[in-house]
Amino acid sequence: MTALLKPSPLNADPAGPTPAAPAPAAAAPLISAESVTKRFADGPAVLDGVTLAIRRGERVALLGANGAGKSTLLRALVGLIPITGGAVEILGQRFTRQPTARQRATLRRRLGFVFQFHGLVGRTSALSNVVNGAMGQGHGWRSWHQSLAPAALRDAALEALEAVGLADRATARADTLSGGQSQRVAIARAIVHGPDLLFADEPAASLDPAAGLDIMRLFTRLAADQARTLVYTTHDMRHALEHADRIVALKAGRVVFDAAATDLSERDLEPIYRG
Ligand SMILES: Nc1ncnc2c1ncn2[C@@H]1O[C@H](COP(=O)(O)OP(=O)(O)OP(=O)(O)O)[C@@H](O)[C@H]1O
Repeated sequence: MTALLKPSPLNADPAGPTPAAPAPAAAAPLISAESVTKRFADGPAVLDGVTLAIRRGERVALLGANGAGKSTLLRALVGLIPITGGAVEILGQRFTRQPTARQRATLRRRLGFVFQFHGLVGRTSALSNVVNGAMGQGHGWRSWHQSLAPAALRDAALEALEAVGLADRATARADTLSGGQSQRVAIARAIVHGPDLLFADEPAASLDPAAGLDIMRLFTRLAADQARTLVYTTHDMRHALEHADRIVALKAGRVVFDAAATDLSERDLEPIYRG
């Protein structure tokens, strides 16, 4: 590995990389994409024959230049957008164009998704935002106030806030939280129902370097604690190298690199990002 990719003493993570949860050797993949293509309307293929298998407990960073198709792939894998060709199997649910309503409900129960912008409801408490996640029904009127939520849901939401280190801010209005704290609430919202699988689309991109690193450490810990599978996109090489055990790189909608994080060299990176 080259100097560029080695963490310098200035940016080295003192906690060191967290070992990935071991994946059973013969286990079927938790996620598989078979020749997945995606076009928006009559546009060019944004995903162009993506084939990929991710096993339980793996932590996978998706890399690639702007527009390479990373977010589109994340959304396609979880059925948030319909695919144009190929097939996806995720958490035992196989679909071609898009998941059925029943499959969608199963996926919602078993996976958590964190976006770059946390999307919290600012004028309600951190706790209410997490409770809304647990109810899986958006921001319906019943869940606008935490006192209306069933006790079990509030307990689960508090536990999730505890897991992200924010139990003491549970009653704070979301719009009074810092960017890093807001992202923690978004993560609590994504894990409150105990998902097997966590997806995150540039979860640290809008945060300062310290807050971003905290968020990545949190993801790593949450994944390791429960042997959860973690798939995230990032433009930060350090976040990829230190918090994933596998790197998948896309270029113009195709997989151009797929190997252990320790195998990524500067020579691999150059063509990934070259125009
Ligand atoms: N809803 C949409 N309608 C039309 N084109 C879209 C849509 N969403 C994404 N695209 C196009 O798909 C391509 C891939 O976008 P995508 O967001 O997946 O890339 P990315 O690798 O995540 O990029 P970035 O790192 O900038 O977030 C881009 O050309 C983008 O303009």
